[in-house]
Amino acid sequence: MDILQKIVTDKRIEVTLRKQLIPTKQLEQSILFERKTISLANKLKNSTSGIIAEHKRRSPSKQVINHNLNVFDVAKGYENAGVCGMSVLTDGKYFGGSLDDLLTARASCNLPLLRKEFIIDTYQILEAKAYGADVILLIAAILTRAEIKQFSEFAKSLHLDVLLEVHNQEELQKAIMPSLDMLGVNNRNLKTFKVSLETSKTISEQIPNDFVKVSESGISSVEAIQQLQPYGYKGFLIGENFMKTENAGNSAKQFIEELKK
Ligand SMILES: O=C(O)c1ccccc1NCC(=O)[C@H](O)[C@H](O)COP(=O)(O)O
Repeated sequence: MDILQKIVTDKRIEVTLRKQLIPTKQLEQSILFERKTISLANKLKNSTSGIIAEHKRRSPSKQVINHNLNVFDVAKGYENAGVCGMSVLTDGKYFGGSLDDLLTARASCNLPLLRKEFIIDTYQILEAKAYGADVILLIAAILTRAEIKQFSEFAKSLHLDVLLEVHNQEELQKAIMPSLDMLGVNNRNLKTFKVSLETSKTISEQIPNDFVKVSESGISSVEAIQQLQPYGYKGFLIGENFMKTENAGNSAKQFIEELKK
């Protein structure tokens, strides 16, 4: 069983329990459910740097990254740094995140927020909206085409942007459909955990121009972004490179300043 299969097996149990704990109606009645969302795709289209900075305490590939940072400060710091959006990992077991992290980030900044989660049920999309997200992630490797269609159309009906993540051309061909806003190519091979920017470069020309292209994982230098931009990438999802430092916001600020030179 690979890591995604393991995560999904646990996620199915978790979602079943969460549904019993907080009924759908209660999510729909939350104050944030009425909030006007901000489009990350639009922000990326109009940005020169395109940084989506992530809050990530730990991960299956790196174990502990940083448990000493506080989400409130990280979100404020990222906003002050001038990032386009923030990604908040909400999985607890593998990444040490939570929906409370999303709520805290929402309370501390006005950035478009991506709920970084392993979505396998529409219930999690309602949670994303109720806890202040603007964007959801769908992972092609764990969903059928019919599920991608159902989940992305549901998200759009709630005015959420959809970022669809692929690891290879087969997943891309399976997933392309008009209800997606952004197509993300993950540079991390989830079998070996090795990262290679070549993945983004190879797949880029198969991505139709109607979608905002995002390169994800393993981006740790300004040079990496300068290599990816000619392939049409407008968004760059960066987690560990900022989160491993003492002040993630300041690290993002320095990174963006260097990128703009
Ligand atoms: O990061 C992992 O080890 C990982 C393992 C299994 C599934 C997903 C995983 N990461 C999620 C992400 O997509 C990354 O957190 C995100 O792209 C940022 O990556 P990085 O800049 O390399 O921290």
